[in-house]
Amino acid sequence: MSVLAAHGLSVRFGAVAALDEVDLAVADGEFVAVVGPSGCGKSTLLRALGGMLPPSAAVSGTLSVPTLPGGGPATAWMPQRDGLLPWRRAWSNALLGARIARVPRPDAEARAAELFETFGLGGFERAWPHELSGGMRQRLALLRTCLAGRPVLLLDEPFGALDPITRRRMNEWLAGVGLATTAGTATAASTTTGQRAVVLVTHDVDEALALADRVIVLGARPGRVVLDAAAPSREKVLTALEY
Ligand SMILES: Nc1ncnc2c1ncn2[C@@H]1O[C@H](COP(=O)(O)OP(=O)(O)OP(=O)(O)O)[C@@H](O)[C@H]1O
Repeated sequence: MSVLAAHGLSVRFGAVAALDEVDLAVADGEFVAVVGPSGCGKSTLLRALGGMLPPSAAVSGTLSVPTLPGGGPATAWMPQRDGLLPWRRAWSNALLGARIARVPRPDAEARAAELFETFGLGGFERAWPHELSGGMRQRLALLRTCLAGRPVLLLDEPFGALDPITRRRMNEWLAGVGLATTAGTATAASTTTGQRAVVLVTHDVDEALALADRVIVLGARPGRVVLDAAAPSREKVLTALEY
């Protein structure tokens, strides 16, 4: 069953066509990676799925994005930059998404206490963002996204700002203890399997192959789907990227 779908989705910004007739369906609990050359519309696709396009965008096609029983969006979006508030300590930054999503505070705090350990941030609850390493900041931003209690995570280059070594470490960490584990015990909204669906935008083919169940390749702008495959080979993805 799909939790998120786009059919014939096209997006324009004035004279610029960012997406052209994109079809995409994300199943319950599925981890989908979207790769493509710079400027092909990956972030635009993620924003469209999260209902975060600016009013200037002209959109056609259909989007099916779930809402929570209470009416809010079922998606949590993590932008390219970590977006941590410098004047809030790590703990307070982490709880921000949950507060906006109106997750009851005791539930959010209990979950945060678990996730600080899982995300390797235990002991840093009172640290200021500037006291954290780049990898820790990104983990904190991801933790905040997870705490929002939404069943669909939209992650835009979550590790893009990191150096290659830290980035590889983050990927190993994410593959090992990451979203499937943490999502399985989510306290708020969940999909029917109790697992979160994830859409990850990345430039990095190896990251996509390591983490995702399915890889979608967008061709150069205007972005359209040139490959949509479960566990494709690296060669297949690279060939599609040359398309
Ligand atoms: N708010 C906006 N106003 C005008 N044009 C925009 C806006 N957002 C995106 N675009 C344009 O849409 C196209 C696709 O941009 P988008 O950021 O989605 O690409 P991307 O694949 O995510 O790029 P990158 O990999 O470099 O982050 C680009 O030409 C960009 O300039």
